Amino acid sequence: MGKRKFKAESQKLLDMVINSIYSQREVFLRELISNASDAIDKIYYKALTDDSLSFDVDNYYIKITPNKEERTLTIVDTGIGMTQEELENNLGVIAKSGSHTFKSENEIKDGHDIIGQFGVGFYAAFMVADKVEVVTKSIDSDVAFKWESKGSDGYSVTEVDKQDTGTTITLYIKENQEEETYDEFLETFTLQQIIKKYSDFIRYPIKMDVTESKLKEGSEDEYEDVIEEQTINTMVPIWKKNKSELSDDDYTNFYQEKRYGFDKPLKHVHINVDGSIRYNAILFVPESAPFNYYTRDYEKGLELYSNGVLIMDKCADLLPDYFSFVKGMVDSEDLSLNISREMLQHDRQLKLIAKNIKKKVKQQLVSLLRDERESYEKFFDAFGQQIKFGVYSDYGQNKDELKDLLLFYSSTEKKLVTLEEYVSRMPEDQKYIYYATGDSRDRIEKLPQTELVADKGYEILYFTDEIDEFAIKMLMNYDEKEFRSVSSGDLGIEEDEKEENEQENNDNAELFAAMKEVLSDKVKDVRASKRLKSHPVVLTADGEISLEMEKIINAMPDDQQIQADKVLEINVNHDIFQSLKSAQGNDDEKLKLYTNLLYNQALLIEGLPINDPVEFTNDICKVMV
Ligand SMILES: Nc1ncnc2c1ncn2[C@@H]1O[C@H](COP(=O)(O)OP(=O)(O)OP(=O)(O)O)[C@@H](O)[C@H]1O
Repeated sequence: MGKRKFKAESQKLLDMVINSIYSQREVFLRELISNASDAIDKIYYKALTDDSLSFDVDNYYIKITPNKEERTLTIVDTGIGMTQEELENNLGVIAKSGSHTFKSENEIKDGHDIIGQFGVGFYAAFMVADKVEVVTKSIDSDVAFKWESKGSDGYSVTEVDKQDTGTTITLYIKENQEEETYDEFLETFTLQQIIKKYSDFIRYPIKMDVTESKLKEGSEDEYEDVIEEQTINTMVPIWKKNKSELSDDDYTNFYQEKRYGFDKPLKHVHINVDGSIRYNAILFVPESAPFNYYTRDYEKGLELYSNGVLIMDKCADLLPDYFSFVKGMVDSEDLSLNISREMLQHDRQLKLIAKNIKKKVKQQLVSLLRDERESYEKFFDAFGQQIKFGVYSDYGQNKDELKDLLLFYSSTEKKLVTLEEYVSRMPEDQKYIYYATGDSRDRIEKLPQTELVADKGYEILYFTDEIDEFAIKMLMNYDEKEFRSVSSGDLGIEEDEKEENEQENNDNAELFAAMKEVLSDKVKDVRASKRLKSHPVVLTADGEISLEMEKIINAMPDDQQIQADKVLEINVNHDIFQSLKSAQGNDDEKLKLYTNLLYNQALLIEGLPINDPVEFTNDICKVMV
């Protein structure tokens, strides 16, 4: 038969397939293997309705053989093959999918195991080959045919000899070019990796001849190279297995084989959904955060499979940011793939799956918290910050979803507690959920601000992560109880103390005004403290911006500078107060000296920088001599 031309538009289309559809050349192998698997599946389906056919699974396989000398790569399958007419129709007309037609003719419901649907995958071969030969014999024909093409110049079909039913595709791999190398597609090891990556769960064995170094028979130290035919793919995906047959170790092995992490997963969940959208998923909560987890380099996402064929390494849309630590995979028959299988056409199905996954992950974390507290604390140690970011980000949209997953260290329990636990212990007269901020538990423990609340016997939550206070401001309250910083102006503690405190402020108004003048714009106010018991001074903040927030925001690289409204609180019961009083009106210099010293001390206690350390040390010397 003479050479025939592709139709004009087909040539353009072919050019597009070769150059524009796929971002990775290696997917050509995925496409050819998927076709081979479809061809075997077709025999299986035919056998279901045709009594003269039997399907013995052991007879069906796909074999991949590279030949470096010839620069060829062959893909053999024992599938259904193609008649001359099918060859013409399927490989001569681009975007005609014989598999798609087969599915409708045989009334195989959409999304069943057969993979092909667009009728373009085959041509991906031309991304790596300058010539492709297809020798095929149909189950319905006694003669075999060879289809041959160098791509854009068309194809020819000739009759050839072939014993067995099935198809052999030979790719003549391109020569290396300056910027592109093709040699890798002749390397057994690379091919094995590509098969594992994309086609690990194809249901039929994908075989290769692999050279292994083995101990020579009868020898104890002499090795020889032995060529062995090996099956490269796993075939039955773990997610299609019955959950009751799988042990924790099976899941852990899968996690490690898939290199989801080098740690052990803390928890896994195996989901089989067979409702309006069908999908299987295995999700893992890792034990520890990857080294780049809290950096921009970390990419969230789950592996996405369509019918066991890998579509995306990291499908980000399947996970909300606050669960970005989750690892695992999703396999669905119902995805609307685009032609390259690299993206999804519309994301309705994906959105449904993502919503479902979000719910499942939350359930897992809640059960971990409830039933395996120690493991949950391990999880929270690694990923708690991410949960807190989740409460804070998107204007607090997800705060209600996440608030019960939060843990904070408690001053009274001396361990991490949930907000629910805190609130359940609150005495009746306690109005607020108290918290104190600082770099570490030790530092907070020593903060003068905590004295009054602690003296009252109230529990204080320690906020040691930078995000804590921001997250809590977004949350605003828990179980209708507002959060209050121990540094806050209004601690909501007993009215009589408040009156007493106002009295002190009135009695000492002149002294405080003089001190405020000394400090000028550094503080908004100087007041008698109601929270200090033993310490002489403390710095607190009025308004929404706390001292901790000022520190954090000012340390950010974007030059955004903010100031909290600082208030210097003086302990009127401390001896130092008498010294201040006697200096007032008698010795202005002394009052100035003491005021500056106390202010700087308060800054130090807060972990804030002193404006002029030299002046501060000179002031101390003045007191000493
Ligand atoms: N190894 C094979 N054995 C039998 N038929 C094949 C083989 N490879 C391809 N075909 C036929 O050629 C058609 C076109 O293949 P091609 O890979 O271009 O598209 P597809 O697999 O149908 O769809 P998709 O683009 O979604 O992969 C297939 O539908 C199938 O009918």
